[in-house]
Amino acid sequence: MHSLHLHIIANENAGSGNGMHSLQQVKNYLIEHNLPYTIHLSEYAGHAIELAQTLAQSTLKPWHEASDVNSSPFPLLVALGGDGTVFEIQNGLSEFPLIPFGYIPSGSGNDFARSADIPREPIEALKQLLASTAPTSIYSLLYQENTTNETYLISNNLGIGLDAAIVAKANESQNKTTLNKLKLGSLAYLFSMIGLLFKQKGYPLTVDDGQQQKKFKKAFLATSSKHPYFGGGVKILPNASLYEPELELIVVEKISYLKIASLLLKLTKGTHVDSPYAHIFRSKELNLYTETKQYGQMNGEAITPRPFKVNLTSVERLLWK
Ligand SMILES: Nc1ncnc2c1ncn2[C@@H]1O[C@H](COP(=O)(O)OP(=O)(O)OP(=O)(O)O)[C@@H](O)[C@H]1O
Repeated sequence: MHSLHLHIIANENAGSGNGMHSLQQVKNYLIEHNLPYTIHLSEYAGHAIELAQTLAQSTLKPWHEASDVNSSPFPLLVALGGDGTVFEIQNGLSEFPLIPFGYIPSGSGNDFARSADIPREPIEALKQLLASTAPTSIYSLLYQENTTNETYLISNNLGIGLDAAIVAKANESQNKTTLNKLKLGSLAYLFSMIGLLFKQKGYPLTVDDGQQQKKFKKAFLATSSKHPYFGGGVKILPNASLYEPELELIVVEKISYLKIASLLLKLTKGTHVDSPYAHIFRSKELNLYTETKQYGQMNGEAITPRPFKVNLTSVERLLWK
């Protein structure tokens, strides 16, 4: 079994300050067990991308270069924070697909942890990570925006339409901080959703899976993911899996408020996938085109409204869990 040297990139602000508490717990455990570690604090939005990239260029190693049992410990990158921190770490490692990363969840939604079967209690996640002997292959969503030539690795989901408008509003909302303190973070989405349900208009959307094209005159929500969870534990794509290369997309058309209410009720039971108003696509590649400017969200962060010309594929990465 290899020994590890943990390089922890931590967002102390994650989960409205939960990150700081988790980091302290993790440090206490590592000191108590005499395990080597280095802390790299994320000091501003986007910093974890730079930290991961710099570490990949200087210190980290691809797993296949791990040397024998008795030599120096394997330098393992570990993200400590919320889903946004996982996103930044993955994008920092975008040019280094063979370097594994671990994760200690400390955010509010923690959807990536749910999907990867990582305990949401930090010390439990740390213990699981320390007990692991090799990385696991996962597939992440590769998002290429053809209008702007931008490319991102998305650890959670990409959305156009209602969910994106909700994210934009929930991120602005003061409610989120207050609700997070009460451990009700996902309610921020619900509160915002109620108002926005009435405001969001249907928009023309074309989905192309490389084999056939489907056109929606009035799409309302289009969300793509490599795993089931959304908005803090809502199983929006129950059959999506991090361990399979296929990605999934759900498109909901603009329907009456009564039908939306019934669809939302079904969502809580997971039976929305059988509704004629929810269209689920599963493919190794998906292209989405909107003719009009729409809100977008990438991993819970708002994308400036634009007409989208999106290519989605999945890429293999190594998760240490
Ligand atoms: N020191 C910092 N100060 C302010 N923002 C930061 C800092 N470090 C990271 N960030 C930004 O905070 C965003 C949110 O962080 P993160 O996802 O870790 O926590 P969260 O939002 O509470 O959790 P979740 O995404 O699970 O709800 C990240 O996308 C990152 O860009």
